[in-house]
Amino acid sequence: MTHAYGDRVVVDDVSLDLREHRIGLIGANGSGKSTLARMVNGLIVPDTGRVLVDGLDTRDHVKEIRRRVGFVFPDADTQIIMPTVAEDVRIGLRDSGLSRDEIEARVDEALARHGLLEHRDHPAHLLSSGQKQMLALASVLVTEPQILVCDEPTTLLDLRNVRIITETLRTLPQQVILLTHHLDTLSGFDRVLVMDAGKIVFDGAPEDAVAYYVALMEQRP
Ligand SMILES: Nc1ncnc2c1ncn2[C@@H]1O[C@H](COP(=O)(O)OP(=O)(O)OP(=O)(O)O)[C@@H](O)[C@H]1O
Repeated sequence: MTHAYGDRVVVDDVSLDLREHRIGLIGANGSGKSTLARMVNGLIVPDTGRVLVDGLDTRDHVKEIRRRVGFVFPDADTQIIMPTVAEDVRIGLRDSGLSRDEIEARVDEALARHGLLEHRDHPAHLLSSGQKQMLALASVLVTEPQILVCDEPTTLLDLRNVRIITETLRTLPQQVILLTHHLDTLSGFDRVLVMDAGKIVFDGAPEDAVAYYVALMEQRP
């Protein structure tokens, strides 16, 4: 598939079958990673070619695909939509069919797991940047998506929270597609793709992919 913004091609004839449990996507700024990742949940539909999730075309089945594919954005402020921390997690469960008590239990569990329980009833906009990233992840995970796409979820985090998120992503039962500039978070991943100028230029084990990417960057002026 291919995608261009105007006449600028940013995903250039990419063909991928993503079946591994934990997949990393790395590459220079502007190489097309976010554009490619947004295609997985139908936020962006390719100009040519198609994207299938569980056999469903993102062009025709956006609603079902959004339920299956959770997406964590790099900027948590755009993702947090409710006034308080608990409300932001709870909103994802509104159509879940769970009872009120079950919902509250799930909300508290998600907040506790992401170190946010003590901020339960605080205004979400008063959280620190890193806590907002944790909240964005909690709000997506509480909906139990089958696939989780995370676009740089650790950018603003301190070391402890990077470890918490990395460990969370490593141990999740669902498929994870992680875009990151924190290369060490990819250790133990099943497959890492390197993107450059809209193309997948390497596809393999994490250590090999990171070495390829580092060498690629060292060639740049
Ligand atoms: N909505 C848009 N309209 C026009 N150009 C865009 C749009 N979104 C992205 N681009 C351009 O497409 C190119 C690829 O962007 P993309 O966000 O996919 O890269 P990336 O690899 O995720 O970068 P980063 O590591 O900086 O997040 C960039 O040059 C960017 O400026």
